Parts: sequence; C-alpha cells; structure tokens
Amino acid sequence: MAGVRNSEEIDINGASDDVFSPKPPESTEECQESCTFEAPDDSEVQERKLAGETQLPSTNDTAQNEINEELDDSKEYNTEEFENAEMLAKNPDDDEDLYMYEENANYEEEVQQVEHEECDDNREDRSRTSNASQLARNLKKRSIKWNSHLRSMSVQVSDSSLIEKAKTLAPLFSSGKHKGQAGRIGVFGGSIEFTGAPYFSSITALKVGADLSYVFTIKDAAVVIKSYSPELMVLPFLDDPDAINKIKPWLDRLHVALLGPGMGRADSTKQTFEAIICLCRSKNKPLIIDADGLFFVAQNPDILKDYPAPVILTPNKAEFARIVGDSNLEGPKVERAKPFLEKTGPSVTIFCKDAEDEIITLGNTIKLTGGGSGRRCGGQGDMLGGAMSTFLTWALEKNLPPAVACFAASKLTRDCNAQGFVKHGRSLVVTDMIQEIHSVFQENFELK
Ligand SMILES: NC(=O)C1=CN([C@@H]2O[C@H](COP(=O)(O)OP(=O)(O)OC[C@H]3O[C@@H](n4cnc5c(N)ncnc54)[C@H](O)[C@@H]3O)[C@@H](O)[C@H]2O)[C@@H](O)CC1
Ligand SMILES: Nc1ncnc2c1ncn2[C@@H]1O[C@H](COP(=O)(O)OP(=O)(O)OP(=O)(O)O)[C@@H](O)[C@H]1O
Repeated sequence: MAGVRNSEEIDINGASDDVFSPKPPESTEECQESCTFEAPDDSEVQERKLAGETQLPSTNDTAQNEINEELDDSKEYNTEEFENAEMLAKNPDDDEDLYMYEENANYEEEVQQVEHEECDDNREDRSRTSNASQLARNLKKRSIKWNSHLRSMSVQVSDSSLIEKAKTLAPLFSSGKHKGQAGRIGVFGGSIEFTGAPYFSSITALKVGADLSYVFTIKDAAVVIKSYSPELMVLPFLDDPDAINKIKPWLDRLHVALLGPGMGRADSTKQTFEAIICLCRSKNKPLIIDADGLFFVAQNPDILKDYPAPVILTPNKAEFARIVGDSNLEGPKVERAKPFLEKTGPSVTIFCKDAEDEIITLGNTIKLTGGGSGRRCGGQGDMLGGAMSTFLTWALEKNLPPAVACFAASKLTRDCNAQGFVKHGRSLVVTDMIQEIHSVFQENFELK
C-alpha cells in the first residue's frame, strides 16, 4: 500500500535516549499465532436472560399479576435489544412493532426496585402494589422506538482483509514490558474556545491502550484540560514564544503525533503548526492530522510533500472539500483526492469521515459503512483520531499499513456510538461513547 514503509525507515520507536527506547516489537508471526478472533460472545444476553428468570411470588391479586406481566414484557425487550441487530438488518420493515424497547438500564433498575419492595410488602400494603403497577405502566410509556438508525449494527468494509489484520493489532500483555511500550501518543491542539477536542482524543488514545498520552496545548487551556483528567500529561507549550524548543525533547518520545483537534485557526497557531510538522519531519514521526490542522494543510499542502513517514489525514466531509480544494461536496472522493495526493506523495492516506468512511490512497479507496446510530454528537471525530493514534502505533510496529489503523478506529467509533445509543438514546454524548471503548475493544480487538 502506498505510504507504507518498513519499521526501520519509520523509526517508530522514535526515542533518542535509552530510557524511552522500547524493546523491539514482537514479530507479526508470533502475534498471529497467539491471536484468534472469535465472534462476540453473547454473555451479556445470557446474563440478562438469567436475570429474567426471577419471578415474583404468585398471588391472586390482580394488580400483582399485572405487575408480573409488565415485568415479563420488560425482560423480553431488554434481552431482545441485544439479540435483534441481525434481525433488524434482515427484516428492516419489521422495526415498528418489534423494536419498541424500554430505556432499558433505568427501566430495569426501577422495576427491580419495585419488585423488591413488592416482594417484601405486598401482603401488608396492597395500595403500594397498585402504585407499583402504575409506575411500571408509566415506565413502559416512556419506551422509545428503536428505529431504522440501528438497522445495521455491523460495520461493513469493502476490503475484508483489514478485519483479520485489525485482530492482530493489540500488543500482548507481558510483565516484561515497561511503561510506554504500548504507545506514547502526543495530541497537539486545544485553544481558548475548544478544550474538549484534545481531551477526547488523548483520553481515547489511553483507553484504547496506549500507555502514555500527552496533550500539547496553549497555557490557558492547559489547566482546564488537566482538570478533566489526571491521566493526561498536559504541556502548556503551544503559545510559548519558544514553543518548538520546548516541544522538541518531548517529541522524541512519541510514537505518533496527532495534530489539530480544537487547535483554532489563528495565524500564529498556523506558524507553530507548520514548525511542528517540520520538526516531526526531521524525526520521521508518523502523523495524524485532524480538524484545524487540516485547515492549515489546505492552505499549504506542500508542507506534506514527500513526508518521510506515514501521514493520515482525517477530514470530515467539509474538511475533505477544503483539503482537496474543491467546493463540490459530492462526487467520488478517490477521484477528487487524486491531485492532492499526487502533490503530497505516497506517504499520505486520507481517511474521510462520513456516513460512509473512506480510506483513500492514490487511486484506491476502501469504504466502511454500518454501525453508529444516527445520533451525531460533537467530539466523535476527536475520539476517532485518538483511537487511530494508538492503532497506528501498533500497526506500524507490526509493519501493517495505516489502513488497518483507519479501519480499527472507524469500527471502534461506530460500535461505541451504536452501543452507547442503546443506553443513552438522544442523550448520547461522546463521553458516553468513550465509556463503551472497553467492551467494544474486548469484542473486536482483544486477543482471545
Ligand atoms: N468539545 C469540543 O471542544 C469540540 C471541539 N471541536 C473543534 O471545533 C473546531 C471546529 O470543528 P468543526 O467540525 O465545527 O469545523 P469544520 O470546518 O470541520 O466543519 C464546518 C461545518 O461542516 C459541517 N459538516 C461536518 N460534517 C459534515 C457532513 N458529513 N456533511 C455536511 N456537512 C458537514 C459541520 O456541520 C460544520 O458546520 C475544531 O477545532 C474541532 O476540533 C469539535 O471537534 C467538536 C467538539
Ligand atoms: N452518518 C454516520 N453514520 C455512522 N457513523 C458515522 C456517521 N457520520 C460519522 N460517523 C462516524 O463518526 C466518525 C467521526 O465523524 P464526524 O463527522 O463526527 O467527524 P468530525 O466532524 O471530525 O467530528 P468532531 O469534530 O465533532 O469531533 C466517522 O469517521 C464515522 O466513523
């Protein structure tokens, strides 16, 4: 694949001193031997089924029977919710009746509470039984439709070889490894206006499995970002008059630099951005460029010309139009990207974010669809960039192409969105999606 270089050329470890030099990565062969990729297990469904076996004590009381019926119904819905993704895809027209579901987590909790109270008290206090019955009915009324947004929960990719390769990405756990070997990610971004974006990226990089995550930001944003998470190392260098010299020693430690989330578009920021790219170039540092970083690249694509390590650009639809320099939001992206990619050279991969994600290299495109929910909360692209940073670190260590990291990040983001939507519906925010990373990762990328 274009833009893929071997690990010696990439200098993926990037460390100039021994303290930060990771040991050589395990060979891909070794890893593949120990990796098996199994279909997601249905333990959650089983757990819910088991929970559903608990019945209230039988009673002749009508209200009590009503409650039992309500509770039985709710258990059915809660179990169905996890079983029906495939059915949705197969029978898209059936969704109206079939996919009414309860706001399951809260519903189940509240009903179980009622169940408890009823078991204890129903012989003594019939009026509470009827209150509980009303509560169960009210809860059911709050049911929302699981509509066509979730018809397909499975991500489809036009190059299925990526699926197998993505399964081999995660490094093995080993007590012999030291902190940093699973990834040291640097996120360069943040501004007075946007402190959330670099946070979402860097916390996601950590939660996907990087060992260390640094945020390089401006002074006034640094304290704010630190306050979001003690896990992140936040360095207030971006608006320092001596920014590049301050950044330099830290850059040596990074496996991948993600540039742009929430960075802002001020001219002074553009200068710093370009100076960072020059510095990264001198150190063969793999790059991911997102958001405002793409705004700057659009103004000066030559900054990436013949870049000596892999670069992934992650534009959304609007940003894509900006970097390829056309105002047309439609048309085959692989064609529209061609002049830009010819100019920059083979190191650059474009991952275009949209309902259909596309991994574009010169003359080639791989498309990803499915997953997600129709709920499009801000920060989802930042999350994707953070995940991609960690996946790219691992891909390069294993000599896998950047496309594998793109696929993995897209799959993870889309599944986190779909899974989060089941719990939070319209209230889903990117923080909720980040909470889903562990279980989505376990299902799709963990060595089994
Ligand atoms: N909590 C935060 O701090 C967040 C900060 N963000 C930052 O906000 C800044 C501006 O980002 P924007 O994404 O708004 O700027 P863009 O210039 O990327 O987007 C401009 C417009 O394009 C539209 N657009 C995006 N995808 C589209 C699609 N598929 N089809 C049609 N239109 C589409 C958007 O609605 C938006 O109005 C960046 O620095 C970004 O990192 C965002 O990442 C969101 C979260
Ligand atoms: N319509 C959609 N259906 C399914 N998934 C989607 C859809 N749109 C976006 N996504 C997923 O979300 C990812 C991020 O896309 P998005 O358009 O939110 O990026 P962004 O504009 O950079 O986000 P932000 O700036 O808010 O962080 C995409 O790569 C894709 O995986």
